[in-house]
Amino acid sequence: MSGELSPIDKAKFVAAKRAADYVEDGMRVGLGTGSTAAWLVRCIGEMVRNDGLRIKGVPTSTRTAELARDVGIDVISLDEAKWLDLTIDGADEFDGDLNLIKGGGGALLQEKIVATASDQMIVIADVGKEVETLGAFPLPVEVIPFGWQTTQALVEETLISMDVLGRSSSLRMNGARPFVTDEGNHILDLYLNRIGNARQLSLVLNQMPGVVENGLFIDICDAVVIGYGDGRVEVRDINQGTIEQDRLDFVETDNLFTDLAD
Ligand SMILES: O=C(CO)[C@H](O)[C@H](O)COP(=O)(O)O
Repeated sequence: MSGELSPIDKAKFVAAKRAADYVEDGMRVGLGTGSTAAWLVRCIGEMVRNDGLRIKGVPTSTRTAELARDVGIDVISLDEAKWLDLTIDGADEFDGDLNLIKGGGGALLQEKIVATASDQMIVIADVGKEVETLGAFPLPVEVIPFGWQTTQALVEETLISMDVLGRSSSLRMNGARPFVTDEGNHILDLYLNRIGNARQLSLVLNQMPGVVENGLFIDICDAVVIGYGDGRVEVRDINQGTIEQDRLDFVETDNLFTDLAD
């Protein structure tokens, strides 16, 4: 990759680069999915190749598994790992309590299973992902293909009765066909605008027949590493609030970014 990096790419990169410092030798690490998580995987790959870091990586999607292997990370399944020291993943939104919306990349099911099976979950995100109240980003809900339209009708009806449905919901598409997750399911995107009680909504959605999982991550994230377009990073911890504000050396990181992206 050459030429000018967009501020958002720089923000994602510095968040990923800082979060890679949390990865220690011997750890079993959950590897997230998405463009920010892809930077993390590349940064960890660099540490494996250049510094001799030895970790086992548990990817949250086939895309991440492929990238992790490409950059030299030893990939194992969650069942082989059983429990993880740390998971680092991106998010579509995070709020002040570090609750999240995830699933923009369609990997929410594996992401939630992996994050929940970890001692610690760290989110990496550009500052644009921070919101006061979750819900502006359409909430992804993974549903089984059988009877998906009936499930959608049930979901919409329930949301209307709870007074949370904004516009409607739509089946996520991949060109002319429904998007299919790694687990062979479909995704409904719910347009809610503002989720008053995310915990309650998550529980209600997961009780519906046909719903496999939803993209609300409640009480799962321990810390967020927030990246800014000018190279600043902020680490916000669930218990202690902001614990670090720093600026990554952009001369160094710019080179690394360019090297990694090539
Ligand atoms: O939940 C996800 C994938 O299912 C991603 O973490 C989320 O969509 C953020 O992606 P990006 O880092 O590309 O903005």
